[in-house]
Amino acid sequence: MSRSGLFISFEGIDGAGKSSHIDGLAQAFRAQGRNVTLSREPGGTPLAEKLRELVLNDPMDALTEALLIFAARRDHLCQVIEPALARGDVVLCDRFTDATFAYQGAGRGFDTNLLSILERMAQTGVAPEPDLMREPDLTVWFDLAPEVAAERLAGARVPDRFESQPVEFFRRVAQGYADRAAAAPQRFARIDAAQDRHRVWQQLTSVFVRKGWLSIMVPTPGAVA
Ligand SMILES: Nc1ncnc2c1ncn2[C@@H]1O[C@H](COP(=O)(O)OP(=O)(O)O)[C@@H](O)[C@H]1O
Ligand SMILES: Cc1cn([C@H]2C[C@H](O)[C@@H](COP(=O)(O)OP(=O)(O)O)O2)c(=O)[nH]c1=O
Repeated sequence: MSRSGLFISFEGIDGAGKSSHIDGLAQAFRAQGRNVTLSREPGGTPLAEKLRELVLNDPMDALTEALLIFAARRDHLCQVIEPALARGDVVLCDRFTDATFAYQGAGRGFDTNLLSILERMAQTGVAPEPDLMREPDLTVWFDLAPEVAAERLAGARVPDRFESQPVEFFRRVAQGYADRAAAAPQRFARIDAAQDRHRVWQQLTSVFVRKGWLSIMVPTPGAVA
């Protein structure tokens, strides 16, 4: 029997701990016989990765930034996400459109009505159902205070254009995520990302077990038996 694809996005401010857990989740799904497509935004295709480099490094006005992000997203949907869902894969995507509402909308103050229009244009007409606006089936939101995220990131890596923003910027971004989660509570699962890695992993996997997408609790990656 063919299985339906699952589209799962991971969100949160920089340093919230998303990337630390996505590979482990991919392993858990693979161990249970699922094909997994791992991807990220901005990026995920050769064209979208070129756009990512521009967006993360080159100064530009807010509309240009939003248009490039949605152009990258449409290419990613057409080339990678939709074909993977059609094959029945689990698509694990490090960030998607909620990041645009949080960073460009709440963080940079870009008009969210315009973002909604771009969202509809970029994400419709790619799924088999012509009127469907493709969205994640589940969005895992790593919720962490900006001050804690900043401490975790200090010295961890060279900051990009967004990571070098002051803590007030990340307060707005965090509020942007909270607003998106409140507007679509059935799609969002909030993870308390202030916990230690083991507890974050337990909370994360329990979300998937409750949904029936993973059948057993999976051990923390790297844990000694
Ligand atoms: N639960 C945690 N507790 C403490 N530090 C963490 C935790 N999760 C991740 N980190 C560390 O915080 C930093 C940011 O984590 P990362 O997974 O890269 O975040 P993101 O992908 O959300 O930006 C890394 O140095 C990582 O090792
Ligand atoms: C997807 C997306 C990301 N971003 C930003 C958030 C991050 O600062 C940056 C790249 O995200 P990310 O891949 O999470 O960076 P890293 O792996 O270095 O943590 O792009 C936006 O501003 N808008 C968007 O729509």
